[in-house]
Amino acid sequence: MARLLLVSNRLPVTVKAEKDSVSVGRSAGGLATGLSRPHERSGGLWIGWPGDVSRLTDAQRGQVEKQLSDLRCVPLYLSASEVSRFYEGYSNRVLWPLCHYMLDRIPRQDRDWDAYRKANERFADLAAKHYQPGDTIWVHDYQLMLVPGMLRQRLPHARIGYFHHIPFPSSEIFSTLPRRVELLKGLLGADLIGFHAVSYVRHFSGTLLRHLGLDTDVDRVLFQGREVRVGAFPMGIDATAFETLASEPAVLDEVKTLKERAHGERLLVGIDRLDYTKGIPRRLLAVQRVLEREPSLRGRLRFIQVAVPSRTQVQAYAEYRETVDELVGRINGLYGTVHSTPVHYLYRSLNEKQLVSLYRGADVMLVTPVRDGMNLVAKEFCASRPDDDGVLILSEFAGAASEMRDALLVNPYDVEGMADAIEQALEMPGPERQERMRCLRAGVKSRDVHWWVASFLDRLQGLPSVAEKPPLPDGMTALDALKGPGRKVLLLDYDGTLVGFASTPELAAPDEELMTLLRELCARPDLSVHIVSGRPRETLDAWFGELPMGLHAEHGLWSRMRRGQAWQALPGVSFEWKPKVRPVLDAFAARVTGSFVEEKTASLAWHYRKVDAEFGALQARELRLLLHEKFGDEPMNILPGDRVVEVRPKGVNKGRVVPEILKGEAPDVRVVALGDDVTDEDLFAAVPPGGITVHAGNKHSRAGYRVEGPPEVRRFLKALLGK
Ligand SMILES: Nc1ncnc2c1ncn2[C@@H]1O[C@H](COP(=O)(O)OP(=O)(O)O[C@H]2O[C@H](CO)[C@@H](O)[C@H](O)[C@H]2O)[C@@H](O)[C@H]1O
Ligand SMILES: O=P(O)(O)OC[C@H](O)CO
Repeated sequence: MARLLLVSNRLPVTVKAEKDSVSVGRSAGGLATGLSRPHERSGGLWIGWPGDVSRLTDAQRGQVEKQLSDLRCVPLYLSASEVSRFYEGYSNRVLWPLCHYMLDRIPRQDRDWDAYRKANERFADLAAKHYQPGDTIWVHDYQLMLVPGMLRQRLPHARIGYFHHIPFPSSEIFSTLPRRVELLKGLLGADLIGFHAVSYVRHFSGTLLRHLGLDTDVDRVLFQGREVRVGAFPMGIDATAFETLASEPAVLDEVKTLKERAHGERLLVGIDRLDYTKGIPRRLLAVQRVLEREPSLRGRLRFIQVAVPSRTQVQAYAEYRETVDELVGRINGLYGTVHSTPVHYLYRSLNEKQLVSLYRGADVMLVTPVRDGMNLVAKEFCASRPDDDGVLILSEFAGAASEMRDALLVNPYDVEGMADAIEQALEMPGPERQERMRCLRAGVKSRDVHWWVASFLDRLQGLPSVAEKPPLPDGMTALDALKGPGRKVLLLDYDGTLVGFASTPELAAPDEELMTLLRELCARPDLSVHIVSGRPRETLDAWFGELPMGLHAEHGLWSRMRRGQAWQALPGVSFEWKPKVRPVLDAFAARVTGSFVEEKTASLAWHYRKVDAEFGALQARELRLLLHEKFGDEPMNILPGDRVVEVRPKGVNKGRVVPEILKGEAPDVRVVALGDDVTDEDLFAAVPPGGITVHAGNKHSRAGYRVEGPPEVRRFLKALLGK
């Protein structure tokens, strides 16, 4: 097994300081449990923050380090300022509320980005320092979103995975983040990016398209010449451990005591970190509504809410705690009697035995976050019910809801609806409870944490490594091979290669810098320059007619080899399909605002460059499908391009011009072709051996080299001129 280097903000261990001693114990969380076995087996390391050690003496710190090292944990100590700006600041005041759709909780001005970036750099540096060739690096969660990119710079060939434990919000929400591009690029340093749910994968892909123009093809996206995979890997729990513990005599005794002390009251239970995403106030209100609506249930219900203190230095958490305290007090004031208290509220952490006893003793488990990446409490509850009893009420906004369909799913914003669900749970007949719980348990057991770890790591480790599938070399490195006196033929695509995209084809006219560059290239006696474009003849004539160069319009249907020569069409091309296809494209232009149809002699194009990127890509896919369905037998090709779907006659492609161009040239002439689009792949394919082909962009390409886009293409051409 390859060595595993785990990187997470927190280490999976807790430092426990007693009066005279200090110790380090493994934390109980899902991540720690799930990854402990692969961590031990692989002989790897776990890098992270061991928590606040500022009050430890030097001797105690030494003890901690020794124990951490025995567990193969490498501590990264955060300074007080890092805790306040990186952890509490950017991670928990900006990213946490953002990913949970709570924009109004984000400070108006964020001043902690720099601290976030620097802390991420420290994690990346430490991981890079401990990396050995062959290791797999697995980075965890939103505190470290820049780390994959930083690691990729330091270790270009490493195998890097990233898992996002919280929701990835819709691109509408993510787009509000001033640093959205840096964060997305940071994640794309990984080879595999995992989320809990398919919807988060969809949101992430939409965001990539919107902000980086990267189109995800099912589960892969090309970034800087590398293939990055994305996927849904719903995290599970150590179901067997919970099941075993739930049957231990100590737990059964505790359950018995719990029930006895409840004096026949039905037990509702909530267990959470005290976090404003967990929906505790509305849950309390739902319990209150039940008591209001059903006087017969007063004195017969006991709601035990346990909230573990979390991020107490962040103001929003302190305020949330006050809200919860007040609500608990209000409900107990209203519905408590001298004999009974409806809400039992514990603001503390429980040990495993206490936790499982509550799960095992609950009649109804309330898991009602307003947003949650997954929510492991829901799964722990089910695993702790070998008696196949108890009802789970689960928020539809928890990632777990997509797997746990046999729970009573509720909208956590609908207090009345939650009150209905509580009543339904309390009245649910035994056989239905058992049937639902059996199905829930089966799911939780089969997709447990070991399954989760294995499916993520198998996928990551099964991918070809960057070293096996290296990205295309930088186009600038091809220039060395072009030095020297030999004659060269330069084949240049126009849109997306020589100029960037403009909102209409007319707006992408050549600028003065480009015209000067082209004039200089044409003036070189050792160069023969050709523009091979999808544009119509008239446009190329208007822009470049006066230059001594070859012009090839409509993907090579029309050619003008030299200045002053008449345009010649490729022979034997059929256009009969055009009048049939045009109405379909017109209908799409009418229904997709901002899109339009361009008609050329031979081809038709539906452009969607002004349409919202995500919606445009969806519509383009639909159009292609429809065209294939309706006109599959016509002598035409349907080609997806950069924000365009093009339909053109069969047998016409940019590659067809190459033999014509090379007719008068010596056999040893060097051909240099640059293009960005799928249509340029035909051009590259037609370049004879020894030629240089350069892809300008991020797509899959048969080209030998790659540059980033038009500015780099221009730099390449200037360098060719020796500038
Ligand atoms: N009072 C208490 N005493 C003791 N233990 C308590 C406790 N309250 C909660 N816990 C434990 O803490 C863990 C909480 O995990 P959750 O998945 O519910 O949420 P959390 O937001 O912390 O995790 C983040 O990571 C996980 C894992 O990816 C995602 O499921 C989730 O959506 C995301 O926010 C559970 O293992 C639970 O047993
Ligand atoms: O206590 P924190 O801030 O490290 O957060 C723990 C949560 O599980 C984060 O996903």
